[in-house]
Amino acid sequence: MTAVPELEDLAIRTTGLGKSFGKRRAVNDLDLAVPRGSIFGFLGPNGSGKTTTIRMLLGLATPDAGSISLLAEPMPAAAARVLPRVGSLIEGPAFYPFLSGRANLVRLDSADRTSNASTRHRRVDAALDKVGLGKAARLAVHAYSLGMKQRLGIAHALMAERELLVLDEPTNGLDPQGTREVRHLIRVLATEGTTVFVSSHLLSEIEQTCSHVAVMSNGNLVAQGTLEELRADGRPLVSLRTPDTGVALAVLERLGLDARVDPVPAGDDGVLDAVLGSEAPEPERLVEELVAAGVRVRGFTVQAASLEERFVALTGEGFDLVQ
Ligand SMILES: Nc1ncnc2c1ncn2[C@@H]1O[C@H](COP(=O)(O)OP(=O)(O)OP(=O)(O)O)[C@@H](O)[C@H]1O
Repeated sequence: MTAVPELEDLAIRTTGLGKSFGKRRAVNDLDLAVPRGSIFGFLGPNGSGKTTTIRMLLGLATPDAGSISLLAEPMPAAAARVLPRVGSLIEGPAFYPFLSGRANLVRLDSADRTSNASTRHRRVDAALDKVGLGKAARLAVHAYSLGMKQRLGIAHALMAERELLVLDEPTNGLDPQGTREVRHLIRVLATEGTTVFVSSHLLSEIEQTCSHVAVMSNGNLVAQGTLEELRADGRPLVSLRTPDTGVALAVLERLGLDARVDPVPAGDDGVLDAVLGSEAPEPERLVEELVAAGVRVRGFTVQAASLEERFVALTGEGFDLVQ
């Protein structure tokens, strides 16, 4: 069992966090624990409550239940002290297309009453360098690719030293090159010690970048841990090849397995797939029972579940797995 982390070791902690819109429970009883130094993927299909959670974390929406700690300080009570140490990119700031990337950042920073004007130009240049836009700093934003605009948005979030960066779907709508640029940037920021909390509806995104993951489905947290922990949690899958699919299905269901007939047959035989839950009998017993019931077993395999299968099982259908 993993030890319960101390509040000091967590960049974000929520306890029983919830919010409804009318009758819709957008976020329900959410307990998040985001370790400092992690790249934490917040994964879930569209509408599962990710943006609502992020807005509550940043004090942009009011929870109707639960509590939030950011960098070990209570939110929203300590917002004035905490938020300057947190960078965020939610919908992306609106940039003026005919101003350069640099001029846009200077403008946005000037509009921020908490920012220090005497260090402005130095901070803007440092942020542009960090996201790899140093050379394009003087180009008008309308000439930027989507990936460059997104990196400019992240540069805006990095105009002060940040301990935590919160990014809502930062690769949404980007082409593969833009996606790679943002992914690379996230990794670089994490190696410098910034905790990165990043939401996505794409498993591939989270799998390639993150050390930890939380999975949302319909406003509920359905899994949380390191990627390795989630992989290890997956139940093995059994696949049975037989001409006697009807009898086989009845036997597997009697033994407590949630089996289904694969729509793609293997030659003359049908194929049945089932998840081997923790309550299910050993695979050897399954074969014995099938044979005893007269099922002609022509193929039987047991396979560890992939992370993808695990997430589909957790979130149900309609989950975008790839871009
Ligand atoms: N301001 C609002 N008023 C009413 N309903 C809302 C509001 N904001 C979100 N919702 C509803 O709350 C639920 C969760 O939405 P949320 O935007 O948090 O999900 P999400 O996981 O971020 O999805 P997406 O990736 O599409 O933004 C949805 O059913 C959404 O329609």
